[in-house]
Amino acid sequence: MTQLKITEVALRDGSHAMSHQYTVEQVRNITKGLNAARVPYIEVAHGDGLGGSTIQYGLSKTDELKLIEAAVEEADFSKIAVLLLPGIGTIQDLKEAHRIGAKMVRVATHVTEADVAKQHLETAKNLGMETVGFLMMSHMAPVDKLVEQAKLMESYGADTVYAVDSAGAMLPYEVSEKIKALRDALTVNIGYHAHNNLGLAIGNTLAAIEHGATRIDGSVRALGAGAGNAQTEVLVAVLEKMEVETGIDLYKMMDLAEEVVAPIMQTTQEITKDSLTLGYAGVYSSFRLHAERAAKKFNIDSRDILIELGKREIVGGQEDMIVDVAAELAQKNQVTV
Ligand SMILES: C[C@H](O)CC(=O)C(=O)O
Ligand SMILES: [Mn+2]
Repeated sequence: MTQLKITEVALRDGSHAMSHQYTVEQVRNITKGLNAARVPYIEVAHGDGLGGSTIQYGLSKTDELKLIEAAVEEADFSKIAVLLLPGIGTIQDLKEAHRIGAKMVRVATHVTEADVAKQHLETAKNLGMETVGFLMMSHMAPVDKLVEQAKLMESYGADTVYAVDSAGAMLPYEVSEKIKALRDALTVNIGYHAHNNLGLAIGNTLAAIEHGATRIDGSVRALGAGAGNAQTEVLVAVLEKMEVETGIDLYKMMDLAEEVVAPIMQTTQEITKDSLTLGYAGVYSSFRLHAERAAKKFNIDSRDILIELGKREIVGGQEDMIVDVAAELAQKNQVTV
């Protein structure tokens, strides 16, 4: 069996949960711990990838290139990865990240829009980087559509194609079906990225592994958007019990989670009513904090905003719609009072 490789995403997906306020010192400390635990890949960037620091997505406290540089300096075993969403990050951003030491890029698109990744994947390949096609909101596409889009990613040079459960909305049978179809149709590695909004991140990840995924994402202490991702140290422990080799030192991961990551988290990671609603309604996990802020501003229930966003099938890149929907709901409430 191909060795399972875990990518740690707390320094990128966790950026959403940290309101993009990571400091160089925090990134250094977390990278040091992950590197010591021998995590193969560590993703570092703004939550919405390279170039994500904007009013629309949330301004970063620290220039992400400084964070990536710091991670590269601390990691002599782990490879540093970056995320790039075409339209947010540019080819120039990709070249800069490569220049300062990023070894892998994950080019992320909505699950039906793989074609926009072509140029970025080809450029990364020419730079000698490892490449991943990252199909977000995979719960929204039927199996045949997902396979079609994954094949496009493969044809552009992706070494791995991920089914990304951005909303934490997928059920185990759905993960099994989709990963199996991808495994049957593609020759490259298959990956899976979970969010724990329905409490299924570890279970779904195990289903993905059972059906052929060999690249898996986790976030230490579940520091990711919404209710977080598959919690890395938990996943490592479960896989050890199943005698699946990850190469990661369990005690070092546990210590890192407890001593370094937990103390800097803005809130304890748990499945709150809003993160549960994300999974229930099929909404992008990074919308949670945006919806909570809009709910406060318009004095409405954040769950109503999230349910409406789900109904309208609003996807990443349409963050401006969150405030629009909140304003509409507030106006409707006033009319009916
Ligand atoms: C830009 C998103 O946060 C990428 C991701 O982690 C997901 O879709 O999930
Ligand atoms: Mn995510």
